[in-house]
Amino acid sequence: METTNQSATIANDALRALLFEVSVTPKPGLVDPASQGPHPDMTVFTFIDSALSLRTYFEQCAAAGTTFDDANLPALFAQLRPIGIAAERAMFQATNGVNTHKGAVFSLGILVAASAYSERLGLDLETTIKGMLKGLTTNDFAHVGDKPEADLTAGERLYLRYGITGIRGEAEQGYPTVFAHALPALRQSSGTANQRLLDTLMAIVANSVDTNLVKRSGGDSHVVAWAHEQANAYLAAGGSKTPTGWEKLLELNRVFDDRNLSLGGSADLLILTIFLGLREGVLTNDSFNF
Ligand SMILES: CC(C)(COP(=O)(O)OP(=O)(O)OC[C@H]1O[C@@H](n2cnc3c(N)ncnc32)[C@H](O[C@H]2O[C@H](COP(=O)(O)OP(=O)(O)OP(=O)(O)O)[C@@H](O)[C@H]2O)[C@@H]1O)[C@@H](O)C(=O)NCCC(=O)NCCS
Ligand SMILES: Nc1ncnc2[nH]cnc12
Repeated sequence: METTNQSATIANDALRALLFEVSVTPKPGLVDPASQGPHPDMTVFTFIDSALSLRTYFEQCAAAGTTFDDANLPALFAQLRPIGIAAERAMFQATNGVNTHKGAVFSLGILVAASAYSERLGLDLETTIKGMLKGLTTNDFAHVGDKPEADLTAGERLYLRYGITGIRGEAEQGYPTVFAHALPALRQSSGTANQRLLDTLMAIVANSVDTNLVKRSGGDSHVVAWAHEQANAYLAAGGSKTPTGWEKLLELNRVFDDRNLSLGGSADLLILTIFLGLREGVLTNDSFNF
């Protein structure tokens, strides 16, 4: 495929991933077309506006990966950070200050650039990502203890308080939740796209530490283990295609709403998995029927 054309397709798949994720329903702890979940400040329309505000950003990330001509991969990541900060600003402008896709700006931007680079050179994607993000956690958290408490981000606060490295740790390790759990789950899944993506989301919840969940629980040290148990119970019941699995899913939707718990970080990992599924052709329109 001609490189400029490939770069445009990669950027388009990033946008598709954002729009597909928010369309999946009924997602516990998240916004979808039928429910705001525990997010009174966002609806599916906020997510559509947010996604469209990021089009130029993904084109820039794809272009960066397509034109990068150096073996020093951290330099490719360094190119993304300033455009990522500008993209975050565009997102907040499109949503009137609501955080819809902050995690996705960071992680999907990385995956888009890494995919453009790896696909062009025929390299392994995970190796490229790990190369780009070498030292990320150490560098980002190096001076965090010197920051005034009021200036700390949620991720920085959780790191200082509990040593949780959050999305940065997941990213630096090459997104193991995505590559070792979520993508295999998506590949093996069957049914409609909605059913397959619900099961993939719950495979993510069963295997990750979602700092958004931890933050919303007020730092409850059991909340991650509890979420793992719930997701595993849903998967053991057969997931979205069985009546028991579906009942469990509806129950989880109620519980997450009642407890005001969010799975925002898991949604971001689902976005990444959808993007990779689209790139490798495991999510095709023959499963798009409802
Ligand atoms: C490294 C950054 C991601 C910044 O990190 P930061 O320290 O600012 O924030 P974190 O809290 O660590 O996380 C940022 C977002 O990442 C998502 N996330 C969290 N855990 C995971 C995970 N395990 N896997 C994947 N993604 C994860 C999460 O996004 C989701 O949550 C959103 C809602 O979040 P928030 O508004 O905080 O929570 P609410 O409870 O809803 O709000 P309140 O009611 O409290 O107001 C949801 O929509 C998801 O998107 C985190 O938000 C990166 O941004 C960075 O480097 N920033 C610096 C600038 C930069 O360089 N940017 C460009 C990078 S290319
Ligand atoms: N559907 C969703 N609901 C809430 N936060 C999210 N972050 C990414 N997708 C999300």
